[in-house]
Amino acid sequence: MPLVPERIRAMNASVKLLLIVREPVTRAISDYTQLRAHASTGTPLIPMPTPTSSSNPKTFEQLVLHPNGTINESYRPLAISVYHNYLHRWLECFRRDQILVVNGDLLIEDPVVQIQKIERFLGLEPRIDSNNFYFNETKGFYCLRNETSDRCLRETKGRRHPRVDPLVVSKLRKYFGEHNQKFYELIGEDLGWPEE
Ligand SMILES: Nc1ncnc2c1ncn2[C@@H]1O[C@H](COP(=O)(O)OS(=O)(=O)O)[C@@H](OP(=O)(O)O)[C@H]1O
Repeated sequence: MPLVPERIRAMNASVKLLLIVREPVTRAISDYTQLRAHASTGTPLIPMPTPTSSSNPKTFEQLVLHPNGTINESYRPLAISVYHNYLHRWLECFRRDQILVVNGDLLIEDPVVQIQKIERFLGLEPRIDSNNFYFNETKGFYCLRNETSDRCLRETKGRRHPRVDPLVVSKLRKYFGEHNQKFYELIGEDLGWPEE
């Protein structure tokens, strides 16, 4: 949405923003998994760009590559992973120090550290520590815990991803290499995402 940064600045020019990003190929697979789950229940999140049938959905590989093997850059889950295309518009409206880039992969691995960074960024009194989380073996993710209850994110968060052909993953990582460098330049930080 091109006008969103301007509209948010008009609402509050000193707002603090959180940008949660994940390694782009994993994010695209996650997005595909989510779209496929919604298609199979008949509740698409957005109109599906290609005809799909829940009994015979296209594979990730079929959607990200053209039949001649080139990358289908207009496939939305890939296009959304080209983060610099979106971030530059936000940086035209907000100072860099108004945006905290949160590494979504580290948020999964060790939520406490990332949430403590967010607390500091927002200037909040530190409240979160390792007592607020436990690793749920069944879910395969950290879940919240307080004195009275435990709470995991819904089953729609943390779905099992399909196996993707490693050659396709490698091709996509090479494709994203240049885009990731542009993103690192914008944020002034190298997130170390693999280029193979
Ligand atoms: N603690 C915990 N439990 C479950 N899931 C977790 C957790 N922390 C991060 N994640 C990751 O959040 C991913 C879904 O978030 P999204 O931003 O894609 O959600 S949204 O649908 O856009 O609202 C989701 O992506 P998928 O794994 O692809 O389902 C998770 O990996």
